[in-house]
Amino acid sequence: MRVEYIVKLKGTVPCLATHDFLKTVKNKELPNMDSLRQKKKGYRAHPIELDSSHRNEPLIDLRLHITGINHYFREDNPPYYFSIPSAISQLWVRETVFKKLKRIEQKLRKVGLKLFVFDAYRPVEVQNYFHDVWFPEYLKEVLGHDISETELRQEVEKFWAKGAVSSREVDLLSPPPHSTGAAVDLCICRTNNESLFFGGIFDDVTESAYTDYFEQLQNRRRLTFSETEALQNRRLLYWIMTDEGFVNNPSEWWHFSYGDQMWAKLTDTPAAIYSSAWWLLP
Ligand SMILES: C[C@@H](N)C(=O)N[C@H](C)C(=O)O
Ligand SMILES: [Zn+2]
Repeated sequence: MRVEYIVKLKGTVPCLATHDFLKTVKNKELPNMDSLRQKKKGYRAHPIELDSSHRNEPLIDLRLHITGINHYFREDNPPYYFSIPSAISQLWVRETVFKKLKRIEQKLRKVGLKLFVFDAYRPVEVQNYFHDVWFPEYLKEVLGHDISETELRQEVEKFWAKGAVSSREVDLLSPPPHSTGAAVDLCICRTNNESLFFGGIFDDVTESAYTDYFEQLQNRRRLTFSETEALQNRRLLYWIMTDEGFVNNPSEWWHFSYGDQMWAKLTDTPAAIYSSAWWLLP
């Protein structure tokens, strides 16, 4: 009773109901993600309904309504620290995806939080750079230059999806996820732009990026305070996004999508509803 009274006076102190909401989602365990990582395999061959009513759905620049900075466009973008060639400043997503994110944003605002978006529509040239150049070069340094091409590709594709010839020339039945306007990379921050702690930076493409990394770690040993915080914030992001129909890439805590091939494969939907969105760009 006393807390509710204070809320009415100041309006900034979270009320009992919001405490309950955060407590509930932060304590809700994530599903088994080893099986989801298995299920995800081969998602680029999953059917796409090319004549779906969503085919022409416009792209909206998220930045008009939701906080975000295109991570590949900016220069202060660890671990790269340079603007990736062909990167764009906009954060384009399909209209349906945008509406879902807006509803999530409204829920978060009620508890003093908001979304922060790192990337959305991604030019294929940026995808190709990471898949064909940046990450293979990094892996060769780490794993040794004598690694076979097949092994290298397998390692790369744990985290970076195969690209296409160019943004204009995409196989419409197998588009890179971020070329569809259906995929988004994001986290949650406080309304003062301070990020919640997720236990690693965006694009830390090691196993610590697995959404359930801390869930698995806690089965092996007691978590530190920081690790517990990361575990709970990943749960919050996961549940608030999936509650709106998004699917999480189980290998990356920050990657969610609605309507693309990964979404269809993981939700047992017979066909994805979005293919490449290149021709919809203004
Ligand atoms: C690594 C990350 N930023 C990413 O986008 N990965 C997914 C799988 C992709 O390449 O589409
Ligand atoms: Zn992503």
